[in-house]
Amino acid sequence: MKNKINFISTKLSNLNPQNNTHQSNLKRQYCTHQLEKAKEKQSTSSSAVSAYIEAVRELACELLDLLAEGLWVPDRSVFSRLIRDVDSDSIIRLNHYPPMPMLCQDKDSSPCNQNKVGFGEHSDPQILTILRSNDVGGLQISLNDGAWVPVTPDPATFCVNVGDLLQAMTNGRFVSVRHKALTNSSKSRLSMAYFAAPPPDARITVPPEMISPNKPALYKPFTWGEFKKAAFALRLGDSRLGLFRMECDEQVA
Ligand SMILES: O=C(O)CCC(=O)C(=O)O
Ligand SMILES: [Fe+2]
Repeated sequence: MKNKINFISTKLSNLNPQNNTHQSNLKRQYCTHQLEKAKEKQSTSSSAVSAYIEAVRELACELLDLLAEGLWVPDRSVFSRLIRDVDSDSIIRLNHYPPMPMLCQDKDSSPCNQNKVGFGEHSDPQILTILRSNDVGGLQISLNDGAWVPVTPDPATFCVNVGDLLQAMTNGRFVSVRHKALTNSSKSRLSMAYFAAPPPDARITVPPEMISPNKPALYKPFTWGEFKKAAFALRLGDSRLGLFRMECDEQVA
């Protein structure tokens, strides 16, 4: 969209001011009209995106407040406060998986029946992910036993992923989900993920009520900025929380 507007404005500025014929005026009016239309479209779509982001942020905050309440943490906004912060590092990602022909297991087996991986196995590093997709399947989550379970696509529902930070902030009570997305052989998959994250310098700690001699702290305190830096140095599928795990002799109640 940005390119489109740039293209039109470049054209406008390329009009020769010397050439003041009727035709050039018409062209100028047409281009101005196109530019106004494009600007209007851009502001409609950017306000739709802003409204969507605000709505999913509110949803993430409500879920986190309920979760804190369920964990008997007296300060129920202990998690959501990080997302409401003006410096929150939350982002939105749009994924497009064009149709891809299926893979064959080996060249003698037919028909080919394996969907190609569009987004490799990983857990989301942030606190919570609010994910929506079109009606094309592809998302799979990994169970404890390593089995992959497909998530039924439904454009009218949200899929909520626990991220690595929530695992750390709940001292392992909530576990970040490993997931991947496969491509479809004939249809495009579209997904939109809102990743709720704290400000880069926020310290990721566990509410004190969740630590006891029976449940010592599992992770060392760290900032989201430090965690992101560590994550970028690893591969997509690597477990990042392991880097911040307390050694047994360091665990404090
Ligand atoms: O497209 C999907 O369903 C998954 C996308 C995803 O896991 C991500 O963007 O982190
Ligand atoms: Fe993800």
